[in-house]
Amino acid sequence: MRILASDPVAEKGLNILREEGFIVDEKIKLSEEELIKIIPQYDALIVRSETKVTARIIEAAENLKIIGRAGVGVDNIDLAAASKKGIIVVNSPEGNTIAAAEHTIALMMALLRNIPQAHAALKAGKWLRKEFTGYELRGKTVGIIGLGRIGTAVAKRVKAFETRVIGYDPFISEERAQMLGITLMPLEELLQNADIVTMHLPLNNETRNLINRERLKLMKKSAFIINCARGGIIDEEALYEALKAGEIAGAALDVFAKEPLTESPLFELQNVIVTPHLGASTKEAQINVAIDVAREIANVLKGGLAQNAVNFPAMDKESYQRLKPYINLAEKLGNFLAQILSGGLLAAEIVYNGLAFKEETRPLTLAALKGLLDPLLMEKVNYVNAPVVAKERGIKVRETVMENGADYTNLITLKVTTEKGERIIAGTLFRNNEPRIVQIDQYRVDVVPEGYKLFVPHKDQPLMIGRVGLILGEKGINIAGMQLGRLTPGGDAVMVLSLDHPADGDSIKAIAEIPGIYEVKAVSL
Ligand SMILES: NC(=O)c1ccc[n+]([C@@H]2O[C@H](COP(=O)([O-])OP(=O)(O)OC[C@H]3O[C@@H](n4cnc5c(N)ncnc54)[C@H](O)[C@@H]3O)[C@@H](O)[C@H]2O)c1
Ligand SMILES: O=C(O)CC[C@@H](O)C(=O)O
Repeated sequence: MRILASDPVAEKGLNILREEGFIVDEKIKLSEEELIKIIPQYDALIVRSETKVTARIIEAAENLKIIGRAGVGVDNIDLAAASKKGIIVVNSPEGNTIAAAEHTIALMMALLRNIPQAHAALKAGKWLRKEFTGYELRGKTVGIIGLGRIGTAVAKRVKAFETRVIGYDPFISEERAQMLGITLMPLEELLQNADIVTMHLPLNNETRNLINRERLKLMKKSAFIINCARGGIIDEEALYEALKAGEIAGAALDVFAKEPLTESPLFELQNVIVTPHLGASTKEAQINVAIDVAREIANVLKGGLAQNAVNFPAMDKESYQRLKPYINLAEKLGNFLAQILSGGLLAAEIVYNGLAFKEETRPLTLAALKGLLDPLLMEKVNYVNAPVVAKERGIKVRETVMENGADYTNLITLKVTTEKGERIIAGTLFRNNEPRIVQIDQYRVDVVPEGYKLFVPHKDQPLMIGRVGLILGEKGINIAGMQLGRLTPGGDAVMVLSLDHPADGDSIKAIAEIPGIYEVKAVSL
């Protein structure tokens, strides 16, 4: 099998692959067109941050089984396209943590003490001392945005400088922050209070331009900002304006919205110091990430499971084919439940009944969690980060596997506890590949988990269906199907309507006002 390294990757890593019998080609600085031409020959691709693995490249990658990112950020890889094509994407999340944290500290000190500017002046023959009077780090408040691996490593290090550390990360718990000695606060409050703000979060649709014009205005005039995470998290134009207008004191940037970048208005400002994406560029980190990613690739190409897949639970092809319909079902169950929940999520239990789940349930649990958490959170939740996100939010996840014990041959039941109570959903496959929701709360139903639904618990009494139908009908919303479930005649009941179009807010409100309707939830699957 052939492996292509399209960015410079440490030989120690590539040699692991050669020793395993793989053919490894190193071809760097290829254009998209060049990559498209050669990619069909390869079973694996190794990249750092320079190669942009676009949908077009992935589309052409007929034999590609795995993309290995020698580093953390996978924003240079089109994950959706890779997932769609069944290509596993792995990264090496730990190998460069210290390198990036130390680079952040180096930038922080250089920024506070004007080291690059003083260095350049002296080499140009100017002995300037007064002009380069700096600031001490001791006693300052450091605001860390993103408290993952690098953010917490930075926190530990700046604490040694006798600083106060404040942090913003919507996905870590108060307890964890307390353990790290970091005071958590909302983003706006952090920006108002920090003397130095440093970014350590991924770039995604939610974090693009997170630090925009308005947020820069919240910072102290004396404050410094550092970005050693990803370009695009700080709006570069707004940053330029803020620095030029003296709204903040200075910036240190290792990463840029467009890379490589050799010209920028920011480079002309005296109070900006820059490095060309060097955060991970230490000998140690490059060896670490190359070894980690090489081991992953060798393992996956030999049919093993990936440890750091970012886009899919890793499984051999056979198990994947067998479990795929259950993976989809589990995700839909989670997704449905997420859309009818209220109150903060405390716990999720997934119960598997039946022989289909004897060997492997992990991918199903990840799928159920992804389905459950993704609609509830800002961040994109995937199969890999779902358990981490759940853990960080203090959501207890339990998995129970039973060979039998239910009314169906194979049944997945998801029970969720929120601050407001418990909700249950269960599903199965009819004829082995037709997914059905067969239980919601205490009601037995038979619902195809697809399309637009209205979930309407109500009192079992005449006219309920008619009045709901009338409201939707008057709005031109066609009811494609309806399922009813009830406990006892005249007691509690539920209707699950399948709609051709999503119900609008006014119709939902009108239905909720019908006497005897307990709640109305719109669900889109
Ligand atoms: N400059 C470099 O060469 C270099 C080197 C390594 C990593 N990085 C980048 O550093 C970043 C952090 O890496 P890491 O290993 O610490 O990742 P990580 O996944 O361990 O941590 C990221 C943290 O960001 C938090 N987060 C996500 N969305 C957020 C939001 N909207 N607001 C606040 N916090 C949010 C997550 O909860 C998580 O705790 C990544 O973007 C990575 O690509 C850059
Ligand atoms: O490959 C590099 O040098 C950069 C890596 C870094 O940005 C990362 O996200 O791990």
